[in-house]
Amino acid sequence: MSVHKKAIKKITTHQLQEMKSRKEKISMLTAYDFSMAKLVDAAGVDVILVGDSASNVMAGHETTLPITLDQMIYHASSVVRAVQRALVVVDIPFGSYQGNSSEALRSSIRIMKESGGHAVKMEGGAEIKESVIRILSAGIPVMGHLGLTPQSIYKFGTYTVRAKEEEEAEKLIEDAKVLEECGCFSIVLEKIPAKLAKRVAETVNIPIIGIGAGPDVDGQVLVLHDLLGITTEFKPRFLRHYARLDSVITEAIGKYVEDVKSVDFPNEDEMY
Ligand SMILES: Nc1nc(=O)c2c([nH]1)NC[C@@H]1CN(c3ccc(C(=O)N[C@@H](CCC(=O)O)C(=O)O)cc3)CN21
Ligand SMILES: CC(C)C(=O)C(=O)O
Ligand SMILES: [Mg+2]
Repeated sequence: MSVHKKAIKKITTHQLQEMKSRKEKISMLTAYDFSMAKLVDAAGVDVILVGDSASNVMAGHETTLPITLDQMIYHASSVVRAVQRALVVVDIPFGSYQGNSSEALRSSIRIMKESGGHAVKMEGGAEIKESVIRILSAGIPVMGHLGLTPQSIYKFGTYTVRAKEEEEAEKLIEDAKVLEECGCFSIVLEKIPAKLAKRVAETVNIPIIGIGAGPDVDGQVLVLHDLLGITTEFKPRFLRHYARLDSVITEAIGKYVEDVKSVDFPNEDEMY
């Protein structure tokens, strides 16, 4: 390593496993661009997810389905350039892995090669088993995602809490076991009963990261813009606003507009 750069210990999938073993909770947050990723990394977040929620948050789409593999790679490469410490996980977008395991492997290799991300994430359980094994055999770490899986929204029709019925809960536990057996390093559980999430975290040995899954899991994930209070129209009960940046931003910009109109800006110090 260069003598000019201070060495920062990078987070690895193995460290996340150790964090579960010593019961240290894992913090995970999304980022989609260089400037925000720099702040998220500096704040000490362990895992940065380049989520396909970029489709909603960055592009303004209704669902995560429209975002493309090229667009995910663009977001991920921007994030990777900013990050010194966090593990960068990249969502494989809808339509670039469900076809077959070759398609899943090809998409994963493109993500790793073109963005420099450290791992990929896929939605689904037993049905993605072959793909997970294939991607892992190429040396690419895979994170799973069960419960509310937004890429399947049209199959379910609503964003209501998942696996409330015993049958669906048993299926989810089985899916988590399958993902662990085929080698996933971690699993995201989205919007399921806290009791069920606790059972999953106790059943499998890999770290379970929750969003709307209660406190008895190995870590938490949120969408950055939700936590910061930028996407204020989105307010599911699992979300906590740690800031209200929407008003901070519009008030700052409003002041700028005012100052331009009144020629208060620029002043003598702000010109040549
Ligand atoms: N801004 C943002 N934050 C997210 O957490 C997020 C996205 N976008 N896009 C992709 C998925 C979709 N996610 C979602 C979407 C909706 C709810 C939800 O609870 N919606 C309603 C309730 C709907 C219902 O009960 O039928 C709500 O209360 O806001 C939760 C997670 C999580 N992801
Ligand atoms: C909400 C998280 C888990 C996600 O998949 C995303 O941001 O796309
Ligand atoms: Mg996602």
